[in-house]
Amino acid sequence: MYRSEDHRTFAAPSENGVEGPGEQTAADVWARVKRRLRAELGEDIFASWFGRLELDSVVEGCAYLTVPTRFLKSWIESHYADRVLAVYRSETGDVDRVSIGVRNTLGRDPAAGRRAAEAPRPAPAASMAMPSIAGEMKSAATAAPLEERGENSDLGGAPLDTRLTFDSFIVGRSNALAHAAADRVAHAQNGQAIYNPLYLHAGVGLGKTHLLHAIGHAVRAQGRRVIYLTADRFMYGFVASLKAQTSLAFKERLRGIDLLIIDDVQFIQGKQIQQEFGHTLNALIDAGRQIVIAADRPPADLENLDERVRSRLAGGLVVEVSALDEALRTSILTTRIEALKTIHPTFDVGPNVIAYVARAITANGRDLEGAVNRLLAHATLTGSAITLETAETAIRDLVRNREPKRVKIEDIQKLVASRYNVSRSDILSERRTAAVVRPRQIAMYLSKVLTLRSLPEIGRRFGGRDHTTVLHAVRKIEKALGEDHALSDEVELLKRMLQE
Ligand SMILES: Nc1ncnc2c1ncn2[C@@H]1O[C@H](COP(=O)(O)OP(=O)(O)OP(=O)(O)O)[C@@H](O)[C@H]1O
Repeated sequence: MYRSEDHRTFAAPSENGVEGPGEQTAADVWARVKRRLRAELGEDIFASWFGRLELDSVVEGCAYLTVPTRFLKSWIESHYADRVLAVYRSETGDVDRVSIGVRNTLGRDPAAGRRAAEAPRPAPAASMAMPSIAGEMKSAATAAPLEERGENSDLGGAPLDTRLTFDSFIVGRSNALAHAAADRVAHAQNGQAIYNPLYLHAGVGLGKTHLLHAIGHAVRAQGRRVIYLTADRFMYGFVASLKAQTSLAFKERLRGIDLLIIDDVQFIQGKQIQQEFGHTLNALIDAGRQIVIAADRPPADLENLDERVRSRLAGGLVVEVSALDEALRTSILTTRIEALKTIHPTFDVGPNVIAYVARAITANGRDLEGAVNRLLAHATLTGSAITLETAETAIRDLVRNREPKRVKIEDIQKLVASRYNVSRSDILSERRTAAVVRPRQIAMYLSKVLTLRSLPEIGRRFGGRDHTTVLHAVRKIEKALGEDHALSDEVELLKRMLQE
């Protein structure tokens, strides 16, 4: 759950607190802030700490940022708060404070952002110390819904999200191996440990957590004991048990389970905790208990982790989930939209819009989900059908950092040819059949609007035609676009595909 009281605000000295609306949107500024942080801190640090930092809203000079875990929040607050604020202030006069909160990741509730914006704002606090471990344990336990507690929360385990199952996981080229390995581990004969540990790694939002939860559900359904922990919960659990001097230490209790799942293992910090983590791994593996780990990088790149732990992690099966390819993105979108249609029967998204979203949102599954939620919000609020144009507006803030690409005439000819099922040489030829003339004119039109080439130059590239022929084609298509919606959608889609 989003906890507004957890927000701590870092205020800048007031003389620079210039207010006032800027031309650019808050999302544009935020994209620039992230780019600068990445450039200043380097890819590694950025990915570890800022990859999942998101802008919720900017209200009255305060940028409300969110992260998925309390651990990340504490870490950024204690190590990077000043830096984030400084970069922000150098990019805009609209922000003079930054506040970091924990967003709801398990609930994946599209209304969370809005609730966050509506939540009462806390007063600025001076202290940036790490919250107390005891406090963390308490709130971690109270955060879990009652029915989800039990064995899991005794050990500080996190609940499994009921939506993240094998059934709802879509398999494609980029995740087939990870899926196959997860499936084998989850359905091993007699619960025998295989590939121990199974180590999945991938960039943000590519489905690691989804696979971990799917394994957890499947194993639990076989009546076996499963603990799912994020790295921060592992650390808090361990430290809390030390503090409380419980007779049965945390690691001893962990050893009584059948499957231990640890997510985001790159966040395991601290020498003693790492040692303990290593002991726990060894004890469980030696006892034949299955371990499944996920991280944002391969074991060899976990620089802060003890060498022996690293090699133990690398000693099972290490599988990467690579970026979601376009076909997979299309299937994920289609499946989500179909699922939503059962609840909202009027929600209709045409294949051209799905194709556009699948091309525009390349980053990760979470953004795909965000895009579908925005389309749904748009459809239900306006009651109108979703066109390419409305889709573009609805998902604009998710289409990140796209530098306009230089488009080549040759690429235009190839794409248009394949789209209309003719060959590129047909387009360059003298043939005048309708099946070739229209695509040729579209390709000329696109060459005019997407490149800086002159009409004579375009004519030369289209089989040595005169510039008046190109001009005629451009005018003809421009006129047709105003009259023919299907053509206008089609040309819009081609433009986007070329600029991708
Ligand atoms: N192959 C897939 N099929 C269905 N949904 C997917 C798939 N891959 C990712 N998703 C969805 O994308 C969203 C993000 O995935 P997930 O939370 O598993 O990412 P992650 O790799 O754990 O990222 P992070 O490192 O940020 O935690 C989830 O809603 C998930 O259900």
